Amino acid sequence: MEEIKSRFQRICVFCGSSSGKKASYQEAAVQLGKELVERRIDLVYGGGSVGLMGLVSQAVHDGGRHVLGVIPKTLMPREITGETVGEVRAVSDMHQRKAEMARLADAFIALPGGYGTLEELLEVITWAQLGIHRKPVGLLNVDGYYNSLLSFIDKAVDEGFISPTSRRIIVSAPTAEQLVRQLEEYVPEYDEITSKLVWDEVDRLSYVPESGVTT
Ligand SMILES: C/C(=C\CNc1ncnc2c1ncn2[C@@H]1O[C@H](COP(=O)(O)O)[C@@H](O)[C@H]1O)CO
Repeated sequence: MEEIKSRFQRICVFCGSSSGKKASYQEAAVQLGKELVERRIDLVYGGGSVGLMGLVSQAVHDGGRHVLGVIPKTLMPREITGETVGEVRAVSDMHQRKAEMARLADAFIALPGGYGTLEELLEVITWAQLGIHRKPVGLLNVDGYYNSLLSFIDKAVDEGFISPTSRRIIVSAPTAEQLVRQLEEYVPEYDEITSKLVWDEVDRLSYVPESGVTT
């Protein structure tokens, strides 16, 4: 397999804890895993082997790249998350998990998923909008799964709730290959106000570790 050099060391993938009804969703998860391997990119994700999460993590692990699953203790029992491949990092809760995944990743990609995926995706978009991070955010729009979300976001732009600059935070493509290529080329833009905000490293993507001491 040809190896392509990437600007990213590690990408965080958000995706369904279910597999979805179409084979194309499952194929896209495997394809994304292979794309990361080809580009020598490691994976950080929500841990576990259920649904699309299991497929993407297995593909990256099989390809010899590092896989880090960040998982709240409550979700750790195998009957909930299945067998996790690679390294597992236990955190106290869902907030810590998101902060830790965001801190470790150089970019984010959302595959099809449900509430959990949407919540994770919208949070990293909001953080980008506020200038908390400058990392690219990609939407893998498999078989048009996210068309209605993108239409809704365009309506929010038309209605004056999202700025055109913030709309451009979301990079979307129908295939993993196209999406990762676009993310490699992504250049962040800022609204005038956002560019003046200064987020201290302590506040930025910080979380309270096991000891209870804020980093
Ligand atoms: C309780 C359920 C499944 C438990 N399994 C999960 N294991 C690990 N992470 C999970 C699990 N369920 C949700 N997540 C997180 O949310 C995202 C996926 O949520 P979605 O609603 O399926 O889109 C995923 O990225 C994880 O971070 C029954 O759901």
